[in-house]
This record gives sequence, C-alpha cells and structure tokens, in this order.
Amino acid sequence: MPPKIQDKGLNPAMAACVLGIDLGTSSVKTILLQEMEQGPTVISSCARETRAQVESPSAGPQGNEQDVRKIVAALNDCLAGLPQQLLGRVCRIGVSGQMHGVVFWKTGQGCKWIESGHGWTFEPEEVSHLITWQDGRCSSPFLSSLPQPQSHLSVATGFGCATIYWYLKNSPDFLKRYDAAGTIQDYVVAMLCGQEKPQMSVQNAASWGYFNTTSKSWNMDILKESHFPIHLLPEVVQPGELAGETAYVWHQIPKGTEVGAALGDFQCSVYSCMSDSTNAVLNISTSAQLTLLMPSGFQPADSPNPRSPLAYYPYFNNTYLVVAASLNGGNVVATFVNMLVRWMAELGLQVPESDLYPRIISAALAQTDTDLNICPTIFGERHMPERLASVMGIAASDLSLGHVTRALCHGVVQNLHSMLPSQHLKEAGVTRILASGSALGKNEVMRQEVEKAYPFPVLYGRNVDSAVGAALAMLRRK
Ligand SMILES: Nc1ncnc2c1ncn2[C@@H]1O[C@H](COP(=O)(O)OP(=O)(O)O)[C@@H](O)[C@H]1O
Ligand SMILES: O=C(CO)[C@@H](O)[C@H](O)[C@H](O)[C@H](O)COP(=O)(O)O
Repeated sequence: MPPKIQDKGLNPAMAACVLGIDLGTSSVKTILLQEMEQGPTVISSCARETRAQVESPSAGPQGNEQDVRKIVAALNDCLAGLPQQLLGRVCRIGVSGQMHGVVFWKTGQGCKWIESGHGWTFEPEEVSHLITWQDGRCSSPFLSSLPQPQSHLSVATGFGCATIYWYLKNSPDFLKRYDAAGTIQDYVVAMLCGQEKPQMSVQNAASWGYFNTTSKSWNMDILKESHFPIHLLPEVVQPGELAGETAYVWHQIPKGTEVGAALGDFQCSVYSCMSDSTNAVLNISTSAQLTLLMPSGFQPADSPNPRSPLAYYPYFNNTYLVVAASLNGGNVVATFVNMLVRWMAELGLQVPESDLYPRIISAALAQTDTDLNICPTIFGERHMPERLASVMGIAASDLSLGHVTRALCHGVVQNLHSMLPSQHLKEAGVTRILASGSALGKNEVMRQEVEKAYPFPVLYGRNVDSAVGAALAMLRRK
C-alpha cells in the first residue's frame, strides 16, 4: 500500500522516522516518513526550487549544467523548513535524484562543514558543475565514435560515461582536476557520510552507460582499452544497500544516522506507489516517464536498440521496469513560460514566471480542444534526437494563448503515448495509472490530456513521490 499523507493535525509519538530526499532537475523535495498504525505515513514535507541552471563554459549552447552550490543550498533550505524536533528523530536517510548526470569532485575537498543558524551543514568546495541528463554536447557522430557498450542499454548524450568521454577528447585537463565522480545524489550521500570515494546503486550506474545490469559491473575491458579514466567510476552496490552513516550532526539529524546508497528518481517514484503489475506509473516533472514493472525473472536482451522508445532499467530485487523516458515533459511548458517572459521583457513588460503559469493554465482550461497540432520535442528524444519540435495546422482562429497552451500539453502527452501506447498497456494487463510530478500536480490541463489519452482511471499522488519512495526503501530495509 502507498504511504498515507498526514501533514496536519499530527501528534507523532516519539517514534523514529526516515528522511527522504529527492534531488530533482527543477526542485529538491524532502519528506519525513514514520511507521504508524495505519502504515508508513508522511508526517512532514518541504520542497524548494533549485534555480541552479548555469551557462556551460566548455560546451556552449549544447551544454546543460547546474550549479551544485545552488542544489545544496535548496537542500539545506528544505531541511531548515522541516520541523527541527522531528529531524532529531531521523534514524535513516534515503536519497534519490536526477539520473544520468555527472558531477566531479576532489576527494577530501568535496565540501566544507559549517555551523549555521540551523546547526551543521555542508557547502560544496572543489566540485564541478553538474552536467545533467539534458546536456546535448555529445553529437550523434561523437556518440558513434565511442566503443560499443556491452549492455542492453545504449549510450546517449547526457549519460555520465558519454560526458566523461567528451571531456577526455575535448578537455582532458578538466578531468585532471578531479579524482571522484557520481550523480548529484551520489555526491550528497558521499558528503553526508564523509566518504573518500562514492558508492553508486545499480539504478544510477545503469543510467551512466557502459554498465552491464546482468553482471552488475562496469564494462571495464572496453573502457580501459579506450583510455577511459576508470578511477572516476564509483563502486556499485545493490539498490537498498546502505552507503554509510552521517559523519557529522546535519541540521538536527544525529551523527551516525544510516544513509542509503542513492537511488534513481523514477524508480523511487514507482516504489512510492506501485502495488502490483496492473498499475502503470506516470511521472511528469521536468521530464516525463511512463513505466511498467516487468515480470520477475525478466532479463533484457544482450545488446541495445538505440531506435527503441522503450528502455529496461533495474528496479529493486533484481527486477526491471520498462520505461518510456521522454526528455520532453514539464520542461516544455517551462520553456514556453520562459519564452513568454523574455518576449514580454523585450516588449518592456516585467512579469514573473510564477504569475504566468496560472494564467496560461486557466486560458487552456477555457479552451477544451484545439486543431493546432504541436509536436513538442524541443529537446529531441534519445531514440530520435534529430526530430525536434514542429507545429502543424496553424489556423488564424487558433492562435490564442488557450489554443497554444492546450496544444502544448496535448503534444507532451501524445508524444509520451507514441512511445508507450494504451494498447501496449492493455496487453500488459494494466488497469490503472498512478500519476505524480509537479507538471501534473500543478497543471490541470496536463491532467485532462492524460485522462483523454489513456483509457484507464488515473490516480494522482503528490509532487514529492520520489522522496517518499527513497524513504520507503530505507524504512523497509531489514
Ligand atoms: N506554478 C506552476 N504551475 C504549473 N506548473 C508548474 C509550476 N511551477 C512548475 N511547474 C511545472 O513543474 C515542472 C517541474 O517539476 P518538479 O517536480 O519541480 O521537477 P523535478 O522533479 O524534475 O525537479 C516544470 O517543468 C513545470 O512544467
Ligand atoms: O531518463 C530517465 C530514465 O532513463 C529519467 O526517467 C530519469 O528518471 C531522470 O532522472 C529524469 O530524466 C530526471 O527526472 P526529473 O527531474 O525530470 O524528475
């Protein structure tokens, strides 16, 4: 059963609780989960936008980088926003986050611990930017020049190992500055535990490429032969294993609190709600994923199919999820909002983004249908990087904000549907969709489009589901 939510009117006994953290692409979410009579219950939550996007000094406009300091600052703000007396009762910490990306740091100098108004916190020190899953520096010719992985997963731009190969070729001196690397969630876990070298769960290792999920090992021979800096590869552990214990008091969380090896955000959003294989799980946050649990015993093919819109990612207990992972989710709407803000600024009007969301959503709610046809893939898709966005059927009568916003949300959902259609879900025995993510939770138009596209009941969770899943994985640990 999915955990209950009970933010208000709570009288928690002095029981221990688990802190769940999700380091998302747009925001950090934190929750406190406690085992209660009615089952695991979220007793408090706090989310903060990171606003961490920065220019990419090395890759220019193709790059997509985030300032790790801003991500950690948002995390610290979240912790400060949770009830401090509850933090003192945290006995375990589960962490998830955006997959595929890579951050580099110098061991022993990855952060410094400082005392602030809210107790001890850490601040990043000798750390690179996070090069995210949205990074586009690895062109198709570059990717074709790389060795063929020995894995069922192909390698795409934005995958950790592809990014490291890019630096090896284009800026080898950059790599010489660092001796450790991981996803942003691996970095945070390593800093909390005061670890010299990070650990990485199979879920995140698979997302870097050049990782064989059957043997659960990096493609060492292939990587060594091509002079890949293998010393940067983290040690890999099973999802659900502990990475270590907190090395310091963190905010009010006691020193010695157990910390799980970091997990993938989409696996955690599934873990927070999936009760059986008749559920499909939909998450639309910055990106969008629709996923199903594969039967136990399923093993993926030996070699990748880069043209398939579906991928098989490791879940828990040696099982797999099949996922349509779209690079075009809430980020498409966010880009539209940002474009409007910039156009208005050029026209001499200053309007904050936060004012625009409710306006475009209410305009589209009033426009229940449109013939305007937007293919929204402004970020390409991994299986079809060359197909960018397009608009068809532009009639003079369909140019209102309502038409365009409705068509944009319709396009995002239709694109995902083209990757994993209803028919496939029906054949897999799906009877309902469990949905989460801010781009659904905060956008009724997107919810309407999902309900129109898929002929199943859709049940909505909250926007903190990956954080709940990360905490639940730790709570259920024996
Ligand atoms: N005020 C808002 N109204 C509607 N949608 C919003 C609003 N703010 C953010 N969003 C949507 O939420 C998305 C980010 O979701 P979030 O859950 O924070 O992402 P992540 O989990 O990737 O960090 C944005 O891309 C945007 O589409
Ligand atoms: O690309 C995949 C899986 O291959 C994504 O599902 C994966 O979860 C990544 O972490 C996301 O793209 C980032 O997640 P989010 O911040 O958009 O929630």
